[in-house]
Order: sequence, then C-alpha cells, then structure tokens
Amino acid sequence: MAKKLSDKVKAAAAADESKGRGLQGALRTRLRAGTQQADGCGSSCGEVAHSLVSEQLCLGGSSRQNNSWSSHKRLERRMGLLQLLKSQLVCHLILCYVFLASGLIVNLLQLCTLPLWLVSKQLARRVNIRLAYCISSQLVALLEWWSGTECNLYTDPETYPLFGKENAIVVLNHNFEIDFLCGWTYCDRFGVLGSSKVLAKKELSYVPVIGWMWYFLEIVFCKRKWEEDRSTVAQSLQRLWDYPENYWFLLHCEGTRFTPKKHQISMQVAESKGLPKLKYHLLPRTKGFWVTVQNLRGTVAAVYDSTLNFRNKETPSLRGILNGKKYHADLYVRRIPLELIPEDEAECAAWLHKLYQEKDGFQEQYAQTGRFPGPIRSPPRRLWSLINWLFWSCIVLYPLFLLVTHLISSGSMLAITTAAVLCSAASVGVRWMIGQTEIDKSSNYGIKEVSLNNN
Ligand SMILES: CCCCC/C=C\C/C=C\CCCCCCCC(=O)SCCNC(=O)CCNC(=O)[C@H](O)C(C)(C)COP(=O)(O)OP(=O)(O)OC[C@H]1O[C@@H](n2cnc3c(N)ncnc32)[C@H](O)[C@@H]1OP(=O)(O)O
Ligand SMILES: CCCCCCCCCCCCCCCCCC(=O)OC[C@@H](O)COP(=O)(O)O
Repeated sequence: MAKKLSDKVKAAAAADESKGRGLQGALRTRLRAGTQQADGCGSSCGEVAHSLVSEQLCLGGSSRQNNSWSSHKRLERRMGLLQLLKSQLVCHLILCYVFLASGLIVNLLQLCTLPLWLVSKQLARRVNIRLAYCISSQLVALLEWWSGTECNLYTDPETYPLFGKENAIVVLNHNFEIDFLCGWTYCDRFGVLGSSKVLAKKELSYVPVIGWMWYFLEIVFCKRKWEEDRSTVAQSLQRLWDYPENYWFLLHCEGTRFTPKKHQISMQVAESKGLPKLKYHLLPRTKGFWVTVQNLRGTVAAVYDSTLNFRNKETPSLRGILNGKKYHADLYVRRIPLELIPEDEAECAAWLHKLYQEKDGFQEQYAQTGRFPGPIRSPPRRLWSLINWLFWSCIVLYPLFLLVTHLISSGSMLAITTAAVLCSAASVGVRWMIGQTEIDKSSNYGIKEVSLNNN
C-alpha cells in the first residue's frame, strides 16, 4: 500500500512537472496531499511521507543537495544515538527508580488521606484521584513520550464529544501485554485517567505502588470464583454510585489473556454450549459483565465496546516500551447506550456473546485490511504526563544525587555495599512488577478449571 501511494504521488508530481511547475514544487504540493492520505492508512504510509522528504532533499541544487543530505544524515545518526541511549540499562534504572520512589511517596500520601475519608468522603476521593494520576501518568509518559507509541482512535463523530463527559463501562479485548497501558493513554487524553476503574483480579492488589494505589481508588477486585465474587463485586460496584468525577470502568470479559492453549480450551467450551467459535478472542465470561451492568445502571450512561490491535502484527511489551521501541496502536470504539442491554441475566449473557462475535468480525477486518471501520479521530497526547514525570524526577533524583556523591566521598565500604544491595533489591522488585504484565507468566485461569471440571 505504501509503495502504491508513493508511486501515485510521484507519478502525479511528474505530471504536474510536465505542466511546467517544476519537479520540486510539484513534489512539495503532492507531498502535502500524500501526508494527509498517509494519516489515514497505516504506519507504512507515514514512511512514504518520510521517504518523499528525503527525495525532495536530494532534488535541490548540488551544493544545497549536499548540505541537506548531510543534515539529514546527521539527524538520522542523532536519532540512532537517542535510540541507543534509550536501550541503556542506566536509563532504565533511572526511570524505574523515579517510578518506585515517587510511587511509594504517593502511596504514603494516600495513607495520610485516611482520616479525610471520615470527614469528607468526596474530598478524599478527589484528592486520591489526583494522587493516582501522579503514578499512572508516569507509565503513560513512558508510552507516549519515551517510546513515542502512536495511539489512533476509530470512532464515529457523534460519539467522540461524549468521551470523558459521562461514566462508561469499557469492554476491551485482552490480547496484549500493554493493553492496560493503552487504556490508560486513552483515559489520559479524555481526562479520566485518575478516576478510571477496572474489574481486576485480586492478585494485582498486592503489586507495590500500582496495586496499593488501587485500594484508594476503590478499584473492584475479584477472585475469579463466582461463589465468592457475586456479593463482594456487587458491593464494591454499589459504592461507585456517588463517585464525584466521571470514570471509565474497564472489563476484560475474557477474564485472562489470550494464549493459543487457552483459546483452544475456551473454544471447546463454546462448542459444548452451542456457541459460534471465535478466532481472535477467548469466550467471554458473562457473569462479571451482567453484575456490573446491573449495579451501575442509572449511573453509567453507556458501554464502550472497544477493540484494540497493533499494526504490522506488532507484539508490544512493557520491556519494549522501556527500551524506547515505538508501537502503533489502533482502537475501535462503539458507544452502546446502557438501556439497550437486557436486564435479564440469560439475555444479557447472550447479548455479550453476540458482542464478542461482532468484535471478532472487526478483528478479521483489521487482519485483512489493516483498518477498523469508520473514520480516525485521534486525540493528541497531553503534556501533563510529561510535566508530572519531570516534576517527580526533580523531587527524587536530587536526593539520590546527593546520596551518591556523599557515599563516594565517604569511601565507606559498608555504606557503598548497603546502597548496592538496596539498588539490586529494587531492580529485582521492578522486574517482578514488569513480569506481572508478561503473557508468558500468565495464570492458569481458563486452563486449570476446565481440567478440574473434567476430572
Ligand atoms: C479504551 C479505553 C480503555 C479504558 C480503560 C479504563 C480504565 C483503565 C483502568 C485501569 C487499567 C488497569 C488494567 C488492569 C487490568 C487487569 C484486568 C484483570 O485483572 S482481568 C481478570 C479479572 N477480571 C475478570 O475476570 C473479568 C471477567 N470475568 C468475569 O466476569 C467472571 O464471570 C467473574 C465475575 C470474575 C467470575 O469468575 P468465574 O471464574 O467464577 O467465572 P464464571 O462463573 O463466569 O465461570 C464459569 C462459566 O465460564 C464457563 N467456562 C469455563 N471454562 C471456560 C473457559 N475456559 N472459557 C470460557 N468460559 C469458560 C463455564 O462454562 C461457566 O459458564 P456459565 O456462566 O454459562 O455457567
Ligand atoms: C516511568 C516508569 C518506568 C516504570 C517501570 C516499571 C513499571 C512496573 C509497572 C508494573 C505495572 C503493573 C500493572 C499490572 C497491570 C497488569 C494488567 C494485566 O494485564 O493483568 C493480567 C490480568 O488481567 C489477567 O491475568 P492472567 O490471568 O492473564 O495472568
């Protein structure tokens, strides 16, 4: 497609040239048109614009051509150096240190808000929303500003203005290691990052910084055991009725991340239930969806059916992001008013199965054409996440710098060894946290229960 576009633009430019406009001017005009077209058609098309710029640089007079060419080369070399820098361990250690140190400070501040809950619950919630933003937006900054990952949004123009202005249940496919992070990015762009919620597995509540922050955000945890979850999940959802700010409530109805083995097993379950097979999704669990819709009816306006995929079959990871690797996310969102969702449990379950069949169709279309339906309306990344990261870096890196210089000048072996042990422990801790996002280390949920049922 990229080659086709490039050829098309060049051919049109040559035609313009023959009309006497000069090849450079013609290319410049066509380039503008080409870049606009590239906006809507995939990453490779973006590269067309880049290659045309390079060609244009080569088309000037010979001395200008040499200057432009060498400055282009310099730029490329600088980009290469920047990329090399981003892959260095020392950079990762600094990023992780800032995240851990600032995260623990924020957790401590959240603890300090406990008395406030007794005096004014709504004020305590608003304070915690802002504190949580300080943590989650650091990961958003990592995605948007460090790795430069592109996040496109396919949605219809009537829906777009409602994003961030109402409470919504977001049903998102669970196929990627960074789908939670892409979710956060969209939340940030529509101003609901601090307040957004999820139906999360209980194990995540023990993850330092993020899991601890979630207690204060009234995140809903489940054990993925319906007998226990049916009452605890409903109670936690009821508490959100008077939440003071707009939020998105995320539900991965598959309940676990996609792996070929889990897919095979869940399709056996689908078959046994007489349901059509899904190619790109696990069979959704319907109880969590039903209980969420029932308990949030009246306070949530719609379900945002969200389907995420990455261009060129990219398999993004948090490690890749930390290394500065750029990915290209595409998200398709359909708004479905909550009144359209059946109240009866069995009907609601059938509705969800149908929704997942439609989602599977969208993924098939994406696999075939590289596009979801509808126009792209991508909100720009916001500066706030970067400003927040710079602010916390100043706060926690300055004392670290003082400490390191003091340690070195003191020459005390004991102090230096203690610092090295603490650094290693922190590094192991962060690796474990990153491990939580890795599909290779995914739980046995969706495998174990079926083999138990079969025994
Ligand atoms: C685009 C914008 C994005 C916006 C983002 C917004 C906010 C962001 C905020 C935070 C981001 C952080 C993200 C963190 C992500 C963390 C996510 C998770 O932790 S996912 C895991 C936890 N969540 C869930 O599990 C939700 C889905 N699960 C359910 O709804 C379950 O029903 C349950 C309520 C958890 C109960 O679990 P249980 O295991 O008891 O399930 P069921 O009773 O439903 O299971 C029995 C049921 O399933 C059938 N079955 C059996 N085996 C399988 C199988 N392998 N596959 C499919 N189905 C199976 C079985 O036959 C039973 O069927 P039935 O109900 O018909 O009897
Ligand atoms: C600037 C910042 C640098 C930071 C570097 C360190 C970052 C460490 C971040 C750790 C973030 C931990 C958040 C975990 C969210 C994981 C969400 C997820 O995807 O959970 C999986 C479950 O849904 C299903 O589990 P499985 O049954 O598949 O198993």
